[in-house]
Amino acid sequence: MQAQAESPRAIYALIHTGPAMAAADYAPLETASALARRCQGSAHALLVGAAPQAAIDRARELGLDTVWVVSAGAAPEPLQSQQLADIFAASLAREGPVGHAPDSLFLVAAGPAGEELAGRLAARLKAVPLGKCKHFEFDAAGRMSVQRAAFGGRLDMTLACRRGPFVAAVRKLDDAAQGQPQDSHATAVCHISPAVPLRPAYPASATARAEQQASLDGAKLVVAGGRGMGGADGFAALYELAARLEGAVGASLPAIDAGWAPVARQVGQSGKYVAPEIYLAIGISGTPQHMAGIAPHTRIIAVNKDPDAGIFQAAQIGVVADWQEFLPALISAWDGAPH
Ligand SMILES: Cc1cc2nc3c(=O)[nH]c(=O)nc-3n(C[C@H](O)[C@H](O)[C@H](O)COP(=O)(O)OP(=O)(O)OC[C@H]3O[C@@H](n4cnc5c(N)ncnc54)[C@H](O)[C@@H]3O)c2cc1C
Repeated sequence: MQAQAESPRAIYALIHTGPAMAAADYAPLETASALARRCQGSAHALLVGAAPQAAIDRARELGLDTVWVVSAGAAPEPLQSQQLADIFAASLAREGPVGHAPDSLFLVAAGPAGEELAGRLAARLKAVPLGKCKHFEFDAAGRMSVQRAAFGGRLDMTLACRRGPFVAAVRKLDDAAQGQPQDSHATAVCHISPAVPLRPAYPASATARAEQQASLDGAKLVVAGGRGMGGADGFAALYELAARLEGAVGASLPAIDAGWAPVARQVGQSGKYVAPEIYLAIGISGTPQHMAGIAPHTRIIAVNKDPDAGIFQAAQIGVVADWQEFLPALISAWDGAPH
């Protein structure tokens, strides 16, 4: 296989600027900027959706080379992943060096929708799908390797990426230098409207969530429970505590499977990725599949009756206790304290 990068690597952040954006949706921009600096390549963004301005501003702050904005008329919301993949692929074929740059790297935001989009895009671009990547390295010759989890998070593997192009799903990189604004760089913003015949959307309907509790998305504090909560009563106590602390309730997969909390509250590899300041984990053993859903910078407080529970290794504060004693005591101490 060919190993040598012949021209500066082009890195593309592909973003669906839909009606409801979360901070994590901009991760491809930050990653593209950081990686381009590391490999002395170029960073570009392609935005599709009705609300591109925040992404344009962020791309300018990060000093991306080019931002292509697909005009809103070309992409009426709601867009499904197969339609997004068509629009991205057509726009790249028109504006980008697809097919001419075997080492190009296309980045989408990690998450269920992003990972589906990544697979569809890889098929359309005849690119190598790298999956959800945590870490990127470039050697002196410009060759890239990526690190990603495998076997349900049980091990990390490093992929030597020889001949692309490549598509990767990314979260915010755990790299201190990423996301730093660049001052001396003018970003070219181009508006384009590639005529793409949109394939019909799959029939889909949205049901409003009955839950009125604080959402996990963007929560600064998460109070999460696992199998050790023993039942819905245990989760009722978690909701009580979360309401007092203005936090959101999260849950491990077994707690979701048991019906103690709705599926939207699952944290972990096959659930949500959360990045609160504090994660209070109660009755959770701390398996890699659960921990994969918690950002590296989050501080963990673990409550578990087993002093050998694995979660204590990841926790900044560990409390060996039965939650049935600990939680009521904590709630009553909170209620008795001046606020
Ligand atoms: C492909 C794949 C994807 C997965 N995705 C996810 C995912 O997204 N999220 C996820 O969470 N899991 C996921 N899992 C499941 C994962 O492997 C574990 O089974 C799960 O994380 C364990 O959940 P838990 O910690 O709640 O339960 P357990 O491992 O059973 O731990 C329960 C803990 O509660 C403690 N405890 C019991 N009673 C009390 C008490 N009274 N007071 C205090 N502590 C008590 C116990 O000591 C124990 O440590 C996935 C698995 C696979 C194979």
